[in-house]
Amino acid sequence: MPAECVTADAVNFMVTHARGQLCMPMTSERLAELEIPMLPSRNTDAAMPTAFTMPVDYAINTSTGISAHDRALTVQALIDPASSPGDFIQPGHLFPLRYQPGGVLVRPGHTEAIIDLCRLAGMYPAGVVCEIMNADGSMARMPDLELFAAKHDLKIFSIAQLIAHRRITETLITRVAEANLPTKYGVARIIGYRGSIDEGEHAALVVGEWKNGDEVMVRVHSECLTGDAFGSLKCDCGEQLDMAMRMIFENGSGALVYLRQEGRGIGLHNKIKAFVRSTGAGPGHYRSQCCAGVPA
Ligand SMILES: O=C(CO)[C@H](O)[C@H](O)COP(=O)(O)O
Repeated sequence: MPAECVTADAVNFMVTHARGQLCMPMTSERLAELEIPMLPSRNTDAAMPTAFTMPVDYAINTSTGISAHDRALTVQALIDPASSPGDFIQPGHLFPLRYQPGGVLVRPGHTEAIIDLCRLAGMYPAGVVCEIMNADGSMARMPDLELFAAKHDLKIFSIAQLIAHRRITETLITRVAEANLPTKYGVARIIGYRGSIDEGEHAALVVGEWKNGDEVMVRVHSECLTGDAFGSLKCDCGEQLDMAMRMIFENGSGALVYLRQEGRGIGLHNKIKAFVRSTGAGPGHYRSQCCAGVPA
């Protein structure tokens, strides 16, 4: 639920019917303003740990901090621009969670989903989330959730749907610069793009022209410094890049999209570390990196 809609009745509904842990995703900027620190973490799921902060209670006109009235006041105060760090008791009973900039496109978690939804709705970027438990204490899964939603007149959607919506409706790159680029195959147009999520400097080489509806020859190439520039025999990236450019120029039109995500996103240094673990030459460096446990 968007934080700006939270009332004591809404908190009471969540703790009575959903019965999970009430948490409040917030931006890191707001957490910093209110001087709410992160909790230390240990033995968490390394791939996607929840970003728990110190739980807080609003200190004014509250008592235990746990009643629906008190927790609703805490939520409201956390988004009130007039609140200051001294207005909150640490530790308290409501867990703020820290949002990852870029939202579900960077981290597909509940924390990011609620704030992305608030932003899409033009609301303050903070919300309240609560897991749903069945009456017997087990966690509710989709068949249970469908019954729950029907009973309480709620809508269900998935984070995958939210990701798909954002990918369709948002422009995730900005065109920054372009020029003609003479290459050994001919003259292409090089266009530089800035990624709005990763801030990366990506590029496209464009040859010839086309119109809407035409089939266009396209190569999407992931940056590989070792293969593209140094002629590494650990992979065939350089050969693929070369072949793609030759084919596009022979075709007379097409585009090569060059993504600055070295080693499919693991970075140059991790790739070099993976080279130590993998032996010999030849393609398959991706498999050797992934199997070596390098985060990709
Ligand atoms: O532990 C939690 C709060 O009790 C949940 O994981 C919470 O919903 C945060 O989710 P995510 O890690 O997917 O952002």
